[in-house]
Amino acid sequence: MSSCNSCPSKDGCSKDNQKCMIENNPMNNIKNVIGVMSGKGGVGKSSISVMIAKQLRKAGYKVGILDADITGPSVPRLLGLKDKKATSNEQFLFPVESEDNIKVMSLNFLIEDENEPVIWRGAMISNAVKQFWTDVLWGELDYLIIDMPPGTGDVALTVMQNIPISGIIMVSIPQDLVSMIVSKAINMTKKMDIKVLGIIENMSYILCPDCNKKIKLFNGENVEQFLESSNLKLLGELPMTSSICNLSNNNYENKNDSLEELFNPIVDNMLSVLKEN
Ligand SMILES: Nc1ncnc2c1ncn2[C@@H]1O[C@H](COP(=O)(O)OP(=O)(O)OP(=O)(O)O)[C@@H](O)[C@H]1O
Repeated sequence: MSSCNSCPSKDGCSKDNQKCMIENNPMNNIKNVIGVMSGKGGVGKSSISVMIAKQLRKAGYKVGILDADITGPSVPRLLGLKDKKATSNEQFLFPVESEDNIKVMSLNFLIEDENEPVIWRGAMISNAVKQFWTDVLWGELDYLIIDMPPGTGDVALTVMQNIPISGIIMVSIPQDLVSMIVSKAINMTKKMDIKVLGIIENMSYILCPDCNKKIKLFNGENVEQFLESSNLKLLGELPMTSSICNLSNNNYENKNDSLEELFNPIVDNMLSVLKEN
């Protein structure tokens, strides 16, 4: 199964082949793997993963989403795929495809009832994530977006050790950005030698519906200083808005314009940082 040839990191890899823990599926050819991470839960990681995938797809790239948030998978619902099931043969698991041809694998596609909790020990969860990398027939992808579990625990570590991540996008809300919550996550990526492409500050402001003025709810003054001292780029700020909140209602196409306006610059920034690598 292990094959450097099918590894997205093969061109810039400095790993000792004997010590590398990453197994690659030779049937897959995935050019870039982007992890979307947050210091804690509920800050918009899944919504942002889905929107980045959609924008990349719109730009013509072949895109997949690996939902590594095993105990709280929300990607299927956000893409209108919550009633779908994945199929398999003796060798592979086949991803489910969204209407706009994004390939998705999530634990929700493998369990009977999405309302049942996944009561698994850490090792089982980690194994599921590893299998989503090794056993899923992703085929050829330009970008695989990984919706990481929140925080810096066991599964985040499994993802970083077992999947050749090209870069991480850190999602934060304003109050957390200059706190130890984000610093911990950033320090984890440093220890694992994985590049942070930048930070997305979600729920950063609201837009006045009458005058379109940006209203910042949190008066943090240290953000720029924090970014500079951590040598991190702000990929973008997102408002608290109903168009993001209602993503799971799947009338994405109707409010396409505002979402596209919000996410296009973020994706452009992400791609230019990736190119610099
Ligand atoms: N910018 C935003 N404006 C309004 N609502 C938002 C915004 N971003 C996220 N939300 C809402 O916040 C909730 C949490 O979002 P989401 O599930 O994307 O976060 P998460 O970090 O992936 O959560 P978890 O850690 O549980 O996986 C959802 O109800 C989502 O609709």
